[in-house]
Amino acid sequence: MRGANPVRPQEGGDGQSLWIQEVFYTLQGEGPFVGEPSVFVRTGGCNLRCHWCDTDFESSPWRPSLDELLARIGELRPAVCDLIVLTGGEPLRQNVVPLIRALLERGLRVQIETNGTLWLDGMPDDPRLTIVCSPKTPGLHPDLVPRVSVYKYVLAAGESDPGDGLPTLSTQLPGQGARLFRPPPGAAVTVMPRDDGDAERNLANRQACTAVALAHGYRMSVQLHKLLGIA
Ligand SMILES: C[S@@+](CC[C@H](N)C(=O)[O-])C[C@H]1O[C@@H](n2cnc3c(N)ncnc32)[C@H](O)[C@@H]1O
Ligand SMILES: Nc1nc2[nH]cc(C(=O)O)c2c(=O)[nH]1
Ligand code: SF4
Ligand SMILES: [Mg+2]
Repeated sequence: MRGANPVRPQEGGDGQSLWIQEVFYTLQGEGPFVGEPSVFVRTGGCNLRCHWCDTDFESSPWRPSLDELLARIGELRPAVCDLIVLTGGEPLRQNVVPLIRALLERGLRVQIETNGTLWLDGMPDDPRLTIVCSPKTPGLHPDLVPRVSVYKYVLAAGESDPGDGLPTLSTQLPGQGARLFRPPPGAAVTVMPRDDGDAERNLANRQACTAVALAHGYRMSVQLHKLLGIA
C-alpha cells in the first residue's frame, strides 16, 4: 500500500494452505472482464513495493487450508457468477496452482492479476484461465510472457513515453526514470489511469490516459469499482 509494504520473496510450498487478505464478491472493475460479477481472492504479500499501490494486502492473519478457501469461495459465489479473480498482493508469490486447478475442475473461469515478475511450474494451460499482467518492472518472467492475454499499464499525467505512451518512471523508486517492460508486437494493451488519491491529479491522469489510448490505439480501462463505490 502506497510503497509501505515489506518486499516478500516468492514462497515454495504445496499450495494446500495460503495466506489470504480477503475474499469478496463484486464486479470486476478492471481489464478485459470489467463489469462482470466475480469472486475476488486477494492473496497476502507482494514481491514488489510500488509507491502508488492502492491496496492493503498485509493486514490479514488468515491462512486457510485449500478446502477452507474453496468453501469460502463457494459461500460467496452465486450460481450466476462463474468468474474467480486471483489478485493480491502478488498472487503468483504463493503456489496458487492447486487452487487454480480446483477452480477449473469445478467448471469455473479464473483470471489472474499479476505484476508479471513471477511464474509457477504446473500452471494449467486452459482457455478458461486468463492472465492479465500489469507490468511494474523492465523485465518480466520469460515463462509468463507467452501466457499473457492482456497487458494493463497504469498511467499518470506527464509520465508517458512520447513514442508509445507507456510509462517512463519507476514504479518502485519515486521520481526515478525506468523503461518498464514493453509488450510483444500485436499484444493486447490496456491503459488505466493511476489513482493518486487526489481529485485534481486523478482528473489529469484520466485525461492523459485517454489521450494515450486515442493516440496509440490502446483500450482504456478506468477502475469501475471506484466509480461505483464498491470493493
Ligand atoms: C493491487 S494490484 C494486485 C495484483 C498485482 N500485484 C499487480 O500489480 O498486477 C491490482 C491492480 O491494481 C493496479 N493498481 C495498483 N495501484 C493502483 C493505483 N494507485 N491506481 C491504479 N491502479 C492501481 C495494479 O497495476 C494492478 O493492475
Ligand atoms: N472491483 C474490483 N475490481 C478489481 N480488479 C482488480 C482489482 C485488484 O485489486 O486486483 C480489483 C479490486 O480491488 N476491486
Ligand atoms: S505489484 Fe501489485 S500489489 Fe504489489 S505493490 Fe505493485 S501494484 Fe501493489
Ligand atoms: Mg484493487
